[in-house]
Amino acid sequence: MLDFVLPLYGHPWTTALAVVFVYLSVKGYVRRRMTWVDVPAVGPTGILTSYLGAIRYFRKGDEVLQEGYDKYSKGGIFKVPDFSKWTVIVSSSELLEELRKAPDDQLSFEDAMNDMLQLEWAMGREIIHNNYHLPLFRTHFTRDLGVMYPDIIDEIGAAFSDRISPQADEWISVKTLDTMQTIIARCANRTFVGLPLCRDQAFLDLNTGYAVDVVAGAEAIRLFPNFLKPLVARLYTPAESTAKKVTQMLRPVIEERLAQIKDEGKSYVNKPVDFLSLLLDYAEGQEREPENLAKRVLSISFAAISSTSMTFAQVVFFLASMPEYAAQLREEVESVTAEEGWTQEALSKCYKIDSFVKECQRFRGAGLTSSMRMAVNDYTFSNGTVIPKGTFVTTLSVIRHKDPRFYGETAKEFDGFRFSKMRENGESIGQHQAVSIGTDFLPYGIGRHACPGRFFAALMMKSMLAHIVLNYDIKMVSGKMPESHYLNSWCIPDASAEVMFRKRRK
Ligand code: HEM
Repeated sequence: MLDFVLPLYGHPWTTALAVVFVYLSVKGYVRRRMTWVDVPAVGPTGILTSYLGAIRYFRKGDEVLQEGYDKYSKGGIFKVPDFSKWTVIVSSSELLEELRKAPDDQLSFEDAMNDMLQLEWAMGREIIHNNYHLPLFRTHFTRDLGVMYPDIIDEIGAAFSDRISPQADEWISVKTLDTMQTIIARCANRTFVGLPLCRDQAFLDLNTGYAVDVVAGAEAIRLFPNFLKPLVARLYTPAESTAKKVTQMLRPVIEERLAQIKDEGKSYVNKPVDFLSLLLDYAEGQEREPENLAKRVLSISFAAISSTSMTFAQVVFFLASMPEYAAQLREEVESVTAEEGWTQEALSKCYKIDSFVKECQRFRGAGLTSSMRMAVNDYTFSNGTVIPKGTFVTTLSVIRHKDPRFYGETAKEFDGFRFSKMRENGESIGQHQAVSIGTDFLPYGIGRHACPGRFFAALMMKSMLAHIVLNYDIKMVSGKMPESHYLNSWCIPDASAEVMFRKRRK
């Protein structure tokens, strides 16, 4: 052993590693001290022992958060450790209400995202300091969903036939997460940039890869002091080179559209209704350059694709492991579309489809926490708890959804028609839709930053579910619901889990 270790002593790499280790340890220690909040902690709190808690939280986030909820629900607030900081979890309705109402200059969504994803460096300063595309997305894009719906349906049909096309009576087995991600990326990009790019596999791979690039890049960038971050981002993160490749692919489309605007004005004949057209309507100055437009498209794809794919993979798992739901869902879609055809309006009458998607999210969403905020300055909750500047505060989703106080005796059971029954019983109809948000349904967050893409996400997922029940019989290869992996607060569907598809028997 000594023979191996001694030559490393004094070696430049050993010294560099030792410096990095000391730097990270001191940085981690300082941040943890600064974000120390006087509320109960899940697990040990010592300088070193709390790292054991961080390891447990990293590997078994579901257990740690459940333990905090069970033990400390009376006080309504607790904290969990990760490797670089403490995160405060508010679990009572009163404190959650305060989190919802807190203004951005006190508890900030943007600061939390920038810190978590190192956005300024991983995606670029412009995205952070001028997010003109967000209001466009919230208002115009969502309003145009009805106009885009025939395209959405067309893309879903084409994508399913390309990816899942069993012959006659044959059962084929499909890697669910990956397949649903491709279908969702196609469908989303049909509304972001249109045909033919939305079907270009290289373009889709760059799109879906971008999320991984940004998240992995953020982890690397975070390790360095601020003055080195731009350099690390340029040298290390693949996000920048992905953005360049996407720009190359988008450039001809953008140039063609710009030429048409120049010749015929903003409302040129056959102008596509999609997100890129919206950007071209409103982008000014430098923002009209293809590379900047490409980054806007990528940033919306980043928000849209992995969250919807992880959520919808679970929907498919639930359906495949509980085939008893298929017949009723099918009957509903057939009777509504027979009368009205495939329209957004018709889909809104499919209460059971809506309910099934919502129940899957209630029971097992993409994340265990929701509405992450960072204290801009010291912030004090009404119970006297002081949240120091720079501390993360969030709340629980799935664990809260399974509390009988909010969903009664059956809160811990899966009931695909829970919400359609409530709507049929006339219980405040608006509140029980898949897109409704509130303190008892938190997958899309809450307050002024609640997900603006939820109308689109729900529309895609409901249309895809309807497409599946109309066209296929499905079942789990394993016969049972796959387990998810819990990394910190993330709930990651089992990427290896396969579902069997067969052409529907009439
Ligand atoms: C099932 C799928 C989705 C889930 C579970 C989800 C969840 C969320 C959550 C939890 C937030 C933060 C809310 C908060 O902190 O209060 C958020 C924000 C956001 N989401 Fe989604 N989302 C989904 C799909 C989408 C889609 C399809 C898009 C776009 C097409 C999108 C665009 C956004 C944007 C732009 C924000 C940031 C809002 C802001 O800056 O105020 N999301 N989403």
